[in-house]
Order: sequence, then structure tokens, then C-alpha cells
Amino acid sequence: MTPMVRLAGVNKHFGDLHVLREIDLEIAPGEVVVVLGPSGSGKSTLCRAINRLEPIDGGVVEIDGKELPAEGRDLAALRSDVGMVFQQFNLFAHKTILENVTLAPTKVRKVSKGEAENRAKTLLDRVGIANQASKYPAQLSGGQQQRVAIARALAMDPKVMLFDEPTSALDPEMVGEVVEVMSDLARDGMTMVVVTHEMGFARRAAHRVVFMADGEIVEDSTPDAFFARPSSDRARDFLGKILTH
Ligand SMILES: Nc1ncnc2c1ncn2[C@@H]1O[C@H](COP(=O)(O)OP(=O)(O)OP(=O)(O)O)[C@@H](O)[C@H]1O
Repeated sequence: MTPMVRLAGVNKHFGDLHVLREIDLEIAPGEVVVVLGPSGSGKSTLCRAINRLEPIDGGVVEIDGKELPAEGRDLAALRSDVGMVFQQFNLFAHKTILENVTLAPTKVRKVSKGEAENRAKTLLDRVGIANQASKYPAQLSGGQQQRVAIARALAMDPKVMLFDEPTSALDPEMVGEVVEVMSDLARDGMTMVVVTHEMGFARRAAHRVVFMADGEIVEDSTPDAFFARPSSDRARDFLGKILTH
């Protein structure tokens, strides 16, 4: 089967810092991969390398069997197969929730306004905020805004969704509602790469845990195996710190 995501020999430096070291990673369609690792280990950079938001120094990135070029029109087209949700929601402040979700499909995909609105309403319903469609981002809670950000990414009908610490900027009581939307997506068969500190999500929703340290994938296993028997000292240290935190 063609992997939905394939990274082969991916390297990235920031100056002298070798942030991604010969990363090889294949993710099957429908697989949910949680990326864990200490601060600075390269998790965000890995995520951003997958849609080439971060230029890489060498290696190959393929989405559904197609190589993402470094730049150009093909990159824009292929990148829209990859939805991304960040720690900060970055919604357009002066546009309504509905407009936030319809903007990219109408501008980039040239979908008609009516069709984009119908789809946006379905997506807003799916993330539980259909009744907020005419409001502006500032009128919503952080958790609601993050759910809009997820709906906005889904509006482009991506093949893969990347989540980079999507709950880190939220008040604790809002984390659950965002995790629930992500868990629903996982159950629906979306291919997902998720950088998160939510160990509950990792245990319940992930098919795989990838543990990074110093720009390398040190462990790649099931959540059960990883949490019960991490095989490296670095993973044991990491788990010791976060689980006693
Ligand atoms: N634009 C940049 N310029 C220079 N160095 C950078 C840049 N972005 C990241 N780095 C460095 O690269 C390393 C990896 O960063 P990255 O954000 O990928 O790690 P991370 O595992 O996601 O960390 P965290 O858990 O703290 O978010 C860090 O040492 C970071 O300081």
C-alpha cells in the first residue's frame, strides 16, 4: 500500500544545529501518530517538514505517493492535501467564523460560495459550533476557536492532518473539547500526526507513538508498548518527568 506520508533521509539544520537527522518515517492511510519528545527535540520541525512549511536540507517528502517539491505551483497544490492546526489558532479576526472556514476553499480551490458555505456548516456542526457561525473569533472561547481552526483545515479536504500542540495554549477546562474533536477525526480514519502533551490522547487514539530526541526518531512503537516499556533511557527519562509532573 502507498504510504500516506513518507519521509526518507530528511535532514534539517538551523545554522550549526542539526535539528532533523536522516529522518525516515512512513505513515499508512488512516494511521494516527503521536510525536513525543523533550523540548527542542525537533517535533515541530518534523511536523513543518511534512508540509514543507520548513524548507529541508535534504531528503524526500511524499504525500500519498507524490513528492512535495521545494517550491512552486505543485507545492501549493500538494500542500493543500495537508491540513495543519497550530498551538495558536490564528483565525482572521475581522471575518466571521463561517467566513474563516469558507475563505480558502473559495479562494484557493475556486469552490462556489454556496457550496463552500454548505460544507462549512457541516464541518462546524461536526466540531460542535454550528450555532456560532455568524460570530467573530474574539466572541468565542479558546477551545471554540481551536475547533474552528480544525474545521477550517478540514474545509480543504486534506488527506493528512498535522496538529502541533493544539491544546497547549488553552485553559485546562477547554482541552477536553478539542481532544474530543481530534479523537472523532481519528476514529473516522483521518491520517494524523499529532505533537501533543496530552498523554490520554496518545494512549487512547494513537496507533503509534514516535519518540524523538536530538533530531532523531529514537522509538517508534504502539502506545501500549511505549508507555509500559520504553526501550531507551531517554524515553524512560522523558516519561518519568511528564508522568510525575
Ligand atoms: N527558526 C529557527 N531558527 C533557529 N533555530 C530554530 C528555529 N526553529 C527551531 N529551532 C531550534 O531547533 C530545535 C528544534 O526545535 P523544535 O521546535 O522542532 O523542537 P520541539 O521538539 O518542537 O520543541 P518544543 O517541545 O519546545 O516545542 C530547537 O533547538 C529550536 O531552538
